[in-house]
Amino acid sequence: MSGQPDCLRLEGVRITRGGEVLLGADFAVAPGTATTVMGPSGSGKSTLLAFLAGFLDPAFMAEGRVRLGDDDLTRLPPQARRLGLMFQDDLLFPHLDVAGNLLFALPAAVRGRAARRSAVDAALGEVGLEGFGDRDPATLSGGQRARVALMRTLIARPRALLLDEPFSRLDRSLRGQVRDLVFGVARARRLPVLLVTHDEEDAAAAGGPVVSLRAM
Ligand SMILES: Nc1ncnc2c1ncn2[C@@H]1O[C@H](COP(=O)(O)OP(=O)(O)OP(=O)(O)O)[C@@H](O)[C@H]1O
Repeated sequence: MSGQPDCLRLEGVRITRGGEVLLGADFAVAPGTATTVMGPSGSGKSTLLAFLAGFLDPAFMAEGRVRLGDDDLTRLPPQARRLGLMFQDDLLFPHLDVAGNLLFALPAAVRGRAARRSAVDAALGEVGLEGFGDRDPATLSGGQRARVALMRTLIARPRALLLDEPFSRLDRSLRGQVRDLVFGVARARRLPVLLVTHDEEDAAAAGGPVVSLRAM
């Protein structure tokens, strides 16, 4: 890794199923900016994210390249791509406390109990959840869960964020807050963000270009 912020590039991407073209995509997401992918149900938004993340279902064929900075991710396994994913469900592990959820995502390169615990405490502090490490995720509010989920994604030090409707389960007021937090952190860390949403307000808050997929 160069240490420079990375641009995420989709070059000549074409995804087909059974010989039929589902979608084509050719665009770049600059560091610290968010591009929104919109389109009707079934147009391939989640499929495009799955392709980028490296777990496209074998029912599909894909051509084209995914680049991040100077690296070609196209043939790398998902874990080697270093992409941070957030979905509609936060998928916190219910059998681990909040700290355990973050420790699980913390890179193994952070060694030693004290160093690992202090990385977790710093992450919780960054989103105003100091002292929440021992809490069972089931006892958190929706907004607190969303903040833990964000930090669990970020503590892995991703090079880009892929977001699939991550705010849609939050109520209106909370939605705005969590959204601002996610885009604010992404801007501060100079991460390129690709957001899939049906929501015009999410797209406006993302602040970047909108890529529309058509129903095929
Ligand atoms: N594993 C699969 N095998 C075959 N077809 C699939 C598979 N997964 C998705 N599809 C089909 O591929 C198309 C694109 O699906 P995808 O989930 O990417 O759409 P989407 O735009 O994310 O939709 P939504 O907005 O409803 O979430 C749909 O027609 C869907 O039925």
